[in-house]
Amino acid sequence: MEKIDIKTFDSILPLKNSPLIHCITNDITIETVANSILYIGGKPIMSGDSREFRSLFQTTDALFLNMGRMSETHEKNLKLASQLAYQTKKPTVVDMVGYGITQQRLDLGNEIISTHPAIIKGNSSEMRRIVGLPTSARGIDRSEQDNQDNTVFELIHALKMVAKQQPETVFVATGPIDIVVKGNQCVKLNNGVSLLDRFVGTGDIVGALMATLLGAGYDAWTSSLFSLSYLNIAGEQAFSKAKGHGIENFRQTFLNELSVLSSHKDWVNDIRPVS
Ligand SMILES: Nc1ncnc2c1ncn2[C@@H]1O[C@H](COP(=O)(O)OP(=O)(O)OP(=O)(O)O)[C@@H](O)[C@H]1O
Ligand SMILES: Cc1ncsc1CCO
Ligand SMILES: [Mg+2]
Repeated sequence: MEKIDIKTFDSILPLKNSPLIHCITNDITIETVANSILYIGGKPIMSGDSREFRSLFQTTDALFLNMGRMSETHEKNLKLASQLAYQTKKPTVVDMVGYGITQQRLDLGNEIISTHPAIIKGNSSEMRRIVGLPTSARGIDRSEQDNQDNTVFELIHALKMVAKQQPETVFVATGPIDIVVKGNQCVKLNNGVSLLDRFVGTGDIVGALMATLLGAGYDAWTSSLFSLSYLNIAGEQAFSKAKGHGIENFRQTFLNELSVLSSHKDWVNDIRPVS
């Protein structure tokens, strides 16, 4: 397992340059995703109108693509934007929501992967499908069986094989343990609380945070590790403040924590990599 240089993480926020992040995402969590980008100092622009993509690409710093809620238009938009990103070298995160649960999501996901985004992320079930491992997941959520010790080990091994073919891409598989792989490097992170999985959008938010860090000029490896750690420790803080007050209360406290956690520089001491 690789060491992570967490010493540098406490100086990343607030971001100095307000990166502009173009998000083509789902309309279930779109507002939360936009606000999360703002909370860490980025500027979101949500656009699903392909007529303006070319001119938006002139001014944006990074792109966030989320397969989320499928439609013919969304599929066309994601294909066009990923092609444009490839041509213009726009730093891109793709969230493979529901990859492989239908033929449409499988084909779309594969087409986006072929444009070599900087970060390909999904929950452990989605990432198992990407690397050709079996999973019983049916919808957009992880299957519980995909988070056992032996399945984590199996997924890391398979991700490294795929990452060898695409060495410039960072692959992220989320769950109780988050896995980050680039080439032969791998880090496992063990922060977070199970309440983060009791409402929709945590996966979408962490992808948007990654895109914001990419837009601010950080590399894909740092952007991934930072975003996972920051989101999960915000979740831990929220848990200690709002547990037992209902899931919606927890969700709001968690979003608040996203906006304030960075002012407590010692939050980085809570990062828990596992070997
Ligand atoms: N049981 C858990 N324990 C610790 N952390 C968790 C847990 N569940 C989710 N998380 C954290 O929440 C974030 C999102 O992970 P998850 O695998 O739930 O994504 P997702 O399925 O794409 O989410 P969503 O579909 O709700 O947007 C990750 O950073 C992960 O570490
Ligand atoms: C519930 C749901 N369905 C498609 S996307 C989404 C939100 C989480 O990504
Ligand atoms: Mg989830």
